[in-house]
Amino acid sequence: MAETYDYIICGGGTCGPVIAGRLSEDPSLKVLVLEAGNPSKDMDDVHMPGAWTKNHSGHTDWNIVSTPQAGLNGKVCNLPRGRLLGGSSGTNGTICVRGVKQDYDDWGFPEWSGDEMFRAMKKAETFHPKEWFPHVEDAHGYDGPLHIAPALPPLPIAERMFENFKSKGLPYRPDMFSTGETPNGCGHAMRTTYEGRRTTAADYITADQERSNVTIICNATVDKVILERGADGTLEAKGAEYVDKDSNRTRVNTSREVIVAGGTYCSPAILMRSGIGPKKDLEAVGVPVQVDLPGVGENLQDHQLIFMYYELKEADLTDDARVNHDPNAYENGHKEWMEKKTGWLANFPFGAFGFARLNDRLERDSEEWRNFPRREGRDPMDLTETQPNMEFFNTICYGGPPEYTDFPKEGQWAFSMCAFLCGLQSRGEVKIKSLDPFQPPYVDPRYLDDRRDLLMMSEGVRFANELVMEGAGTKDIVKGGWPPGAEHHKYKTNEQWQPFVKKYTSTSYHPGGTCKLGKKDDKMAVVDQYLQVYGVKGLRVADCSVMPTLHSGHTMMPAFGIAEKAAEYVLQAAHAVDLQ
Ligand SMILES: Cc1cc2nc3c(=O)[nH]c(=O)nc-3n(C[C@H](O)[C@H](O)[C@H](O)COP(=O)(O)OP(=O)(O)OC[C@H]3O[C@@H](n4cnc5c(N)ncnc54)[C@H](O)[C@@H]3O)c2cc1C
Repeated sequence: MAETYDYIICGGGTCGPVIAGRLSEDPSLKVLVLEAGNPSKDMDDVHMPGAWTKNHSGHTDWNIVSTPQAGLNGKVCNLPRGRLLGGSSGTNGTICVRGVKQDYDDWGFPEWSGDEMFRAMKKAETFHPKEWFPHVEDAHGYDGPLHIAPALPPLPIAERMFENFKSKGLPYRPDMFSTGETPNGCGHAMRTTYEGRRTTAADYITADQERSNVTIICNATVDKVILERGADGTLEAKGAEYVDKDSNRTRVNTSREVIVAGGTYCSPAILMRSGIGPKKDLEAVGVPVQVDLPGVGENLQDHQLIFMYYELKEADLTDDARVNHDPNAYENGHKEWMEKKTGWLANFPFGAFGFARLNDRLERDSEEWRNFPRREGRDPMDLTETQPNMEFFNTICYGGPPEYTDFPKEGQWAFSMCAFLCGLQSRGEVKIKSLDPFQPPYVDPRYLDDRRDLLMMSEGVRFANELVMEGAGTKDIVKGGWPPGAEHHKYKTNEQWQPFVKKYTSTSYHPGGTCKLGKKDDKMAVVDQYLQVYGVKGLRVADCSVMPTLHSGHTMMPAFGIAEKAAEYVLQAAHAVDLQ
């Protein structure tokens, strides 16, 4: 006999545990979380923020690889996604950049306005002030399960980067990434790290937040949502079927709702295996069509990110001595973290952050740019003057994704400038390759597919290079590009940067959009403003896949906001039913 729960949450990543935690505050509700990965409680590499790349393959990851990307000269990109309780909030960079309010206003619903999303993001947060950091009191929450604090006081290379930003027209507004009001400036990105330890979404339902009305089943890969058609023809979610690691199948029933929270790549896959999606794609893999929803898996967006490296002439400005010169860096860092929760692994190694509007530069220099159509009051990326075109940040030593392996040796010091594109115009897709729930989905992000993305990315790296080579903080201490022999520090024009951009652009780990929120008359919309799947009763999607467009920032904080709001809508519906 199948167990019955009020709510079944498919995916115990970032959004899933938030929703479970909030729903279970009502002790009368019985909640089930099904997570494909393992519990994360004993994984040190999850709790040490600096160990993030250790989780980007193997059993803690979905091991998704993109299709060859035409915009990147045919390159394939690894697309890490956390597969563990806490999901990508346990494997990410801990950076909290919430975007600007206009990003959410652009979603087109009063329920999802900038003010609403910033309220919901604050609800998740307990902010821990630091004496050295002038935070904006109102911008933060103080009683949520997610512990957020500024990173460690900046290393000299981060201070130098702030000098660069300021000298190049980006004023210093220390807490700008929490207020959502500055499209052009520099400041500090808060972190989901407190006292040297990462805090994840799993904290909503584990340790001191554990509740007897939440059941968590790990190693439970959801195959599909069980749908049944009632006598009046309404299609309704009645439960879910999952497969454990020994391939046993189990059905669980719901008396109220199923909430899919598998993330941008896996939520559309769960819907498609359940018969919800574009008819032709479902038929191609032999799934009987329950709802022909053409938007499922479409509209994939991912901020395109690039790392550009530089070598310094001077010692002691970066953290290279501890991170790259020490042959036992990981062992020593781990030991210090175990004993004191300090050391290089207690911090995600990024320094100063900036937003910039660069539209004017392209308007000035590029005829192609000037010829792109635009809406009134918007640039060709469809952004207003209140939204940034690019985000910039620097690493505090040589480091980055695992493919970068030119580690400096003793006597060498390097860092990177990172640039990512806001308002991107390229759109990709996710599909399932088969009915096997363990097979990673087909993912084609179509990076740099749209010319506007290539032009703005190239302008972004051109500006980033000017920051480093001409900015007041580093112009006298940079030797040139890294690794030795690199010439990129000499490039001057947008055209010169384009081949570099095509070669080195990759994922920013921020996919969204594949089950997009939209109005009923939008045939590509998958969920309505309450995150209910069109055409099915009792089924919602709540994770980054619902974002119709990506905000300008990093996607973890909006994930928390989306989940907090999803829980509010689910509870409102529950109370309305109970009143009846
Ligand atoms: C390497 C990396 C670095 C990043 N850095 C940052 C950063 O510094 N700052 C920032 O803001 N954002 C960052 N992000 C992005 C951010 O972490 C994510 O956008 C956000 O956490 C996504 O939340 P989600 O709930 O949509 O998906 P996820 O957190 O990925 O959760 C989905 C969950 O569903 C589970 N699941 C999927 N399919 C099934 C199934 N069939 N059955 C059962 N369970 C299933 C998964 O295992 C996972 O636990 C990063 C992401 C990564 C991967």
